[in-house]
This record gives sequence, structure tokens and C-alpha cells, in this order.
Amino acid sequence: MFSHSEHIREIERVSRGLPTGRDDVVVQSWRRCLDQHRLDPTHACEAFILPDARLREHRQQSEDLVRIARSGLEHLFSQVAGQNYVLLLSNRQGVTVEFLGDPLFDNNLRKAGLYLGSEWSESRAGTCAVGACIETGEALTIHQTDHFDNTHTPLSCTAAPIYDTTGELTAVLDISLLSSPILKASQNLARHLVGATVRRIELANLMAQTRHEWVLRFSRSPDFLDVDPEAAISIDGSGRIIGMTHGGAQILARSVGADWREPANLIGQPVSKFLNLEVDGLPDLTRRRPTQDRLVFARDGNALFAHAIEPQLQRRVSAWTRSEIPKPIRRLGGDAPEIAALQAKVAKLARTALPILIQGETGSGKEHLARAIHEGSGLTGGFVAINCAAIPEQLIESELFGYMPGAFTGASPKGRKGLVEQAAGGTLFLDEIGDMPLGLQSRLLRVLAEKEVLPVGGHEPRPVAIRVVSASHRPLQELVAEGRFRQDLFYRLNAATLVLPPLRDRPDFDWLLARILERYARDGRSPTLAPLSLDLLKRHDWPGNIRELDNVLAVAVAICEGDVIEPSDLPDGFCFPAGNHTADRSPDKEEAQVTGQSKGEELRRMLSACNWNVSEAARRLGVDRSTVHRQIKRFGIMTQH
Ligand SMILES: Nc1ncnc2c1ncn2[C@@H]1O[C@H](COP(=O)(O)OP(=O)(O)OP(=O)(O)O)[C@@H](O)[C@H]1O
Repeated sequence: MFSHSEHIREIERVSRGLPTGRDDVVVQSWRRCLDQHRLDPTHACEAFILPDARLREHRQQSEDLVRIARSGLEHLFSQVAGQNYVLLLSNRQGVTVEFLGDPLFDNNLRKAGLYLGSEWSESRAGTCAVGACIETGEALTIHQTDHFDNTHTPLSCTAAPIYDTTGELTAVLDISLLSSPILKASQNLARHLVGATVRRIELANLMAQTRHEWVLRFSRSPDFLDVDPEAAISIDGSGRIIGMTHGGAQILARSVGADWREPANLIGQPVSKFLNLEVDGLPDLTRRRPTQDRLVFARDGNALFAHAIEPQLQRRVSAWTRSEIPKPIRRLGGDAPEIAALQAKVAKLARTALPILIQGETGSGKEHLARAIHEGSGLTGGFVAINCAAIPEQLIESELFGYMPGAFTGASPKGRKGLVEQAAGGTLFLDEIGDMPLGLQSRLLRVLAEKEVLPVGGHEPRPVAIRVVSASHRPLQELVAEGRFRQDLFYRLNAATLVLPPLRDRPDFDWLLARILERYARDGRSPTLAPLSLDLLKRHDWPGNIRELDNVLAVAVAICEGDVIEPSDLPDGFCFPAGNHTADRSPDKEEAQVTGQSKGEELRRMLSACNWNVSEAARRLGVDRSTVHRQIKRFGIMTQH
């Protein structure tokens, strides 16, 4: 074993410029720790974890990256399953914004800093894989006593940089072990796997960003060109380079003896400067020709097999027009830029397997949105909804995970499949997820992490493929801060968050109104609203959101005598436009109020407010005086004058 004092002595030798057997990257990093970051090797520091609010900011900024990196990370995690590896995705500042690890070791990992929110910059943590990778821009392994700070010497960490399409380092992928085999060489395979994952993430990123331009992919071997290219660049119609993966930057730089660390010398340059190729030659490099014939030469003489992908003629999702968005998603709202942006985001996410968290006030349409995601996903399995707040705590476990025959008294002798398994191949919608008891949160986390479910009373987990959409009307992040919701589950559930606006803020109010009125059509004719009724509805605060609107219209249609909803058909509060309903926002009370209104009482109040002046009341209600007189009679209202 290497003692703390030996470690300090070795760092001191390095500071005096004496040779040690360490890799050069380690020696250089130790020097930076001493000279630039002014760290003291005798002073050991625990891992630093960012406070939640700061972590949230970092994660928001990395949302796009995490989305693109996600499937690569999960694939890598499955490749190293069972070997206690932890995966960290850090941003440019060294903050861990995404994490995959075995929840069983949560506490140890958090303590060691292998966790969400840990900051692994070199200036903070000393020599470490993420920090050194950010400093050098290269893949490396920092193994045990390579770490500068004695606290981190049990760890073995391998990291590779992720570059954006302009050649700037944007993130770092790290794979770490809490304790590892003694030899550093044991991490060579990890390095290879991380490198391959990063390459794929960069390629996915380049493809996602390239819309109407050419993409040229390269490989030294014709066999892997189409399935796993080594590098790629994107080229605009005039033949200039507009984007590249890191592999692409290296090819370009090498061909003219430039430095890939200066991407400004590569981006914007004509492709012909680096390759024996003009833009007109790109169509000859598409898949229409056999791979072996698609050889291009770099200016330094290197030969590469190339695959050119034509510009996408169809506009990509962010530019989708309304008619191109799948129908179920179009039915979410009307024409307004904010709603169109939400629909485009939903359409993009629906096609992925990413878990989605929906936030929005009560009745704002969270379940409606979850169904639209399911219907727009193309999944063939069912949509299974569970309201975590409505099921008694002791039943949730068996409801969700099912049970084996004879698992408990009263259980069916055949056992039962849980809702998770019923959603196999489809979508599991977890409504009011914030109300899920803490104990079950860990079990749900396992289902999501391992993609398998263990029924109550069972010993063998069963594999299950589901898409999870969850929803909460309370900001989940607050529950996390209060310790009532597991942070790791929170991050598992919200690879992406969709926020539904409250009804009072919706720019497409009229569209929603029309859709709901259609539901109450009689003989194919939708009821309509008198202008004043519409005005009154628009002024309302709608604490119960679309559900409240639906209830109000249901009652109004029932009361209304013809096809036109008059103000007098609306519940009480609506006749007093000046009234502010925001004081009591309890949705239950609001609903009771909405459904329990008496039309007579409503008219009486309006008359009273108008000093029993029938003409004035009729004017305010938007109806004839005779109608008011008729209703006074019908409801037996005692007039005051
Ligand atoms: N885009 C929409 N178009 C038409 N009706 C909608 C839309 N969104 C929601 N609704 C209607 O509003 C009502 C409430 O919707 P939903 O149950 O999805 O809300 P929620 O946010 O899940 O409510 P809760 O918070 O109570 O679970 C339902 O009657 C639903 O049909």
C-alpha cells in the first residue's frame, strides 16, 4: 500500500522537477495543481457536491447534450453492467449533470463524489480524470494514487472529452470504479469503451444539428463505414466546412499540418483545402456506389473511405409545420407560437424512449398530454395510468409490481401481473408521482435503472420494456429539497420536462373552448357563446384549469335553453366580472362551486347587484328584458321593489 506521506513526498519530488514513474499527463496535472491552482497535497478535501439550485441550472444548460448523450450512456452502462462501474457526464465546468450507477451503492458513491452535482474541476478536486480531461482535451485514466488529493486515491477514473460541432470541448464522459484492480492497464478496455461512446455521441450531435447540409462520414475500414464511422464533418452548399466531430477535426488538421486545438482554422474553410474533393463530388460518395469505390484522399496523402449523406429535404422537427406534427399531438392546442413550440418538443420526445416529467397545475391537461405522447410514439403496447395519490400506500407495491401466487393473505392463488408489466411495450403514466412513498421510490428506481421488475413475494426479476411518463402538479424539485422525493429518481424520471401552461396564460384559449364545446354538440351542432359570456370566461382566473372550464361548460350547456350560452347560464362568480377569484384556489372548492351553482341564486345576485333594475341586469347578462322577467317568475325570485 502506498501511504499518504509517500504520496505527498512523490508530489514534492515532482514539484522539484525530479523524475517519477508516473504518466506524463499525471505529472503535468500535479504541476498545475501546485503552480496554478495552488492546492496543498497535505490538505485532503472531501468531494464537493453542488447545492440543488446550482445543479438545476447546470442541468438546464446541458439539457440538449444530455438528451443526445442519453442512449449512448445507457448502452455503455449496459456493456459494463455488474462490474460496479459508475458513469458520469460532466459539463465544461466539471459538474456532473448526468449519472448512471447502481442505486444499491448510493451512499458510498455520493460520499466519493461519484454522483450528480459533484464538481470535478482540477482547481477544486486536484488531479482527477474529468478535471485533467478538461485541461488537456484528451482521453485519459487517472488511477488511484495518480489522484492529487489523498481522499480520491481509492478511485480509478477514465474520461474522454466530448466536443461540439464547432470543435469546442463541451462535456466529459467519465467511467469510474470506487475500488479497482491494482493495475492501471486494467482500465484500457474502459478507455476504449468510453472513447467509442463519445464518438457516437458526437456523431449523433452532428447529425441532429445538420439540417439542409451535407454530412461526410469517414472510416479507415470500408466494413465499418456505414455502421460505426470514425469521424464526420458537415459541409454547406458552397463546399465550406460548417461542423465536425472531434475525429473529423483531427483528420482535417492532420491533412494540412494544422492544430485541431485551433478549430477556427478549420471551420468555414473549403473542404477542398483538406481533401481531394469538391462539393460537386459529394453525390458520388453516397450509398448508391459500393463502399470500396468511395475512397477520398486527404492532402497529406492518407486514404479514407467516405459516405456522403444528402441534405435532408424534409424539414426536421423543430421546423415542422402544424400538419407534419402527429395528429394526437396536434390535438393538444391551437395556433400560437408558444403552443407550437411545445408541440414540436412533444413530437420530438414522443419518438424517443426517454422518460418524461410533465409539470402543470391541477387540471391543466397532464394526463391528456401523456396520452398524446403515447399515441404519437408509435409504441404498440398499451397506455397504463396509475394515480400514485389515489392508491392506498400498502397497495401501491403490488399494484405496480404485481405479486406471486400466495404472496400474502387474500392474494389471488394465480398471482397477478402489476401495472408496470401491463404497460410492457407501451407507456406507464405515473400521475401525482410526488405522492409516491419513499420506500417505493427506490423500487421504482430499480425498475427504471435495471429495466426489470420483481413481483411481491418473487425472487427472480422479470425484464420489462416500458416508456415512463410521470406527472406532478407540485414542483418535484421542492419535494427533493424537502427530502420527500429521491433526487436520483427525480433525475431518472425527467430526462426531459414538459411544462403545461395554466389555462389563464394559454394564448389558444378560444381553440380549447371550441374543442370542449364540440364535446357537447347536439345533433352535430356545437353550442356557442354569447359575446358577453365569452368575455366573462376570458376574465376568469381558472384555478382548476381546463377541467374547470369543461365543468363550467357542461353545467352551462345543461342549463342553457337554446344553442347559445348566455351569461346567466354560467355559474355565479362569472356574472361579476370585477370579482377576483384568486384568493381561494382550492380546486376542490372550485369544482364544488362550479357544479353546485343554482341558476336562480345567480340571477337573484345579479339583480341585487343592479339594484333590482331589470333592464340593467338584462344588459349585463346580454339577454332580453323579457327573458329576465320570465326567469324571475320561473325561479320564484322575490323582487325587492
Ligand atoms: N388539450 C386539450 N384539449 C381539450 N381538452 C383537454 C386538453 N387538455 C386537457 N383537457 C381536458 O381537461 C380535463 C383535465 O385534463 P387532465 O385530466 O389531463 O388534467 P391533469 O392535469 O392530468 O389533472 P390532475 O392534475 O387533476 O391530474 C380533461 O377533461 C381533459 O379532457
